[in-house]
Amino acid sequence: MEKLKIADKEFSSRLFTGTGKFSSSQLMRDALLISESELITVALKRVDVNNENDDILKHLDHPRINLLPNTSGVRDAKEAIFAAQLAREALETNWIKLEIHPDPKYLLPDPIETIKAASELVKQGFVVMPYIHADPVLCKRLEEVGVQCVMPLGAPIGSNKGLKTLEFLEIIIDQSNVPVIVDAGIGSPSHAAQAMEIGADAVLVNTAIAVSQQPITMAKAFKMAVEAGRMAYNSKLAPVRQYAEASSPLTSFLTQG
Ligand SMILES: CC(=O)[C@@H](O)[C@H](O)COP(=O)(O)O
Repeated sequence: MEKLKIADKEFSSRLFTGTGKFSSSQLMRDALLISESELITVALKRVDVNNENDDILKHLDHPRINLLPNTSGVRDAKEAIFAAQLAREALETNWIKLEIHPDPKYLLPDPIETIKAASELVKQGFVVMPYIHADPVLCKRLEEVGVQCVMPLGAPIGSNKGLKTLEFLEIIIDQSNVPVIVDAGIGSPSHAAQAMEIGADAVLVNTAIAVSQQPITMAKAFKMAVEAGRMAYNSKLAPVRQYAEASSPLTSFLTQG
C-alpha cells in the first residue's frame, strides 16, 4: 500500500487508533500492535504528565507508535489551546488531535470553537488534526487556516453506527487538498472498508476494537479491512448501474452456426 504523508511524517498504515475503553493496558497494547497502527491517539486527561512511569504511556512505548495527544474533555477554544500546549510539553510532540465537544450526550464537535482553536494552534506551530462534523464548508475553512488534515465523523463517537454522513464525506473527499481521515462511529471492519473505498485517506477507530469481545482479532480484522478498502479504491470500483447488465452474452449461442 502506498504511504500516507501528513505534515513531516509518512505512514504505512492507514488505520489510526484510539486507546480508550480497553479492559486493560496490556490488552490495549496487544491489540494496537496487531493492528499495525502507527498513529495512536491518547486523551491528555488520561495521562499523568508528571509521572514518567505513567501506565498508559508505558504500554504505548514502541518504535512504530507515534502518539497523538487529543484534547477530549475541553469545552471551548481557550481550554483546547491550553490542553495542546500542555500536551506539547509533556509528550514532546507538536501534533494535536483537536476535539471540542461540550455536549456529553452526543459528543458532537463545536465548529465555531474548533476553527478558532485551529487557527491559533496553527500559528503556534502545531500540526492540527481537527475532529469535526462532516461539513464540507467547514473542512475548506479549516484547510484555509492551515490544518494538516481534516477528521470528519461518520457518526457520533462510540455509537458504532457507521458512515451515517456518507454523502457529505464524499463531497469532503472530492474537494479536499489535505488528507481526510474518517473518525468516530466506525463500528465494524466493513464500515472502515467503505470509508477507504470512497477515497478516505485513513480512518480512526477506537470503540469498535476496544469493546469487542476479542479486541486482538478485531484489531487485525480492521487492519485487513482498511488495506482491502484502499486496494479497492486504487483499483477503481466498477460503476453502479440502475438496471441489470448480463455478465456474459445471454443468447449468442442461439445464433451460432
Ligand atoms: C479516541 C478518539 O479520538 C475518539 O474520540 C474517536 O473519535 C474515536 O471514535 P470511536 O470510538 O467511535 O471509534
